[in-house]
Amino acid sequence: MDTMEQVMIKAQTLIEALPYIQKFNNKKVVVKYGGSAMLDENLQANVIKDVALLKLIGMKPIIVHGGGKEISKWLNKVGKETTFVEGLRVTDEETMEIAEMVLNKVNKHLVQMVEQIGVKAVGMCGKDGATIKVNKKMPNGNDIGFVGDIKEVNTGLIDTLIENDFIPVIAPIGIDDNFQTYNINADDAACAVAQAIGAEKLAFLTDIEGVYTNPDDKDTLISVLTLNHADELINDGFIGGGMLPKLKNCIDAVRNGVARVHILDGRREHCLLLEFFTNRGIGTAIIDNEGWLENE
Ligand SMILES: Nc1ncnc2c1ncn2[C@@H]1O[C@H](COP(=O)(O)OP(=O)(O)O)[C@@H](O)[C@H]1O
Ligand SMILES: CC(=O)N[C@@H](CCC(=O)OP(=O)(O)O)C(=O)O
Repeated sequence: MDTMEQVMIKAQTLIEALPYIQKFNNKKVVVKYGGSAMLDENLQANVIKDVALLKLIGMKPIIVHGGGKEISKWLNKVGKETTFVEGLRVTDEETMEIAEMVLNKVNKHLVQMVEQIGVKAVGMCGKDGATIKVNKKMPNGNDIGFVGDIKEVNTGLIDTLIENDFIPVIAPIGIDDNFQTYNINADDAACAVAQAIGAEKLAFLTDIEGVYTNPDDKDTLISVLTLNHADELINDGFIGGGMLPKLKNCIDAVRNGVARVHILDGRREHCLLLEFFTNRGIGTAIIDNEGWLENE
């Protein structure tokens, strides 16, 4: 049993959360869940519990998930090579088929975990309700197959689910005008969904503490990053790998009205709760140049 001191600490934590619970009441928040943080069952359960809690205390969370590592695993099982161009998977017809199968499997697994907590969830992808319409993406003129560049998000289905008390769980698959299926980078999907539904907050759960000026030096973690500084870091080559599309998406989201955009370490237990409900905040917050930081 807890000591009196431990009980008081718990009470303090709840009191600290109060203003944030009020501020985000009824607000839409998008959680992008992907990367290595998805591979560990225990971490997955914690992330899902956190999202369920956001829902139960009055927010309207939406999960947009990835599953890149799981897709690579299954491509590997069938002996298929996988390559990336600028962080995007080169997607031929067979890769598309496998990616869709794997993402749907991941999708239903997440839905099941939410439902097991007693919260309602519905899994969908961008094809359902023609939610995510795409054109073919050609990074620097390169043909990388069925990779989608999002041109519009129709929010009807997502809104209907939210209004009916479900957590929408969205897989990053889209469709073009000819009903061809496309693979979409999950960060792109999360960013586009957050903008389209007018989310108050967008949190990317990833496999690193946040944005570093030098990822090999833990002391260079940036906790607050303005748009100007983010542009500078990108232009000066400080941002590489999968962080590049992620940070570009963060910039895009802030420029298009998502007030609070965060990159969080999904390997850290309950990182969402720490970010949402404590004065300290964690990870990297991306803010506009005049912006101020909620959690400070
Ligand atoms: N400056 C940087 N700060 C943080 N991470 C960086 C930076 N440059 C490159 N990275 C890499 O980006 C990775 C995160 O992107 P990614 O693996 O695509 O995440 P996810 O799979 O969660 O979408 C980190 O693990 C890190 O290796
Ligand atoms: C076009 C493209 O690259 N699509 C991604 C979709 C999954 C994803 O983005 O997953 P994470 O967020 O876990 O990396 C892929 O095939 O890996």
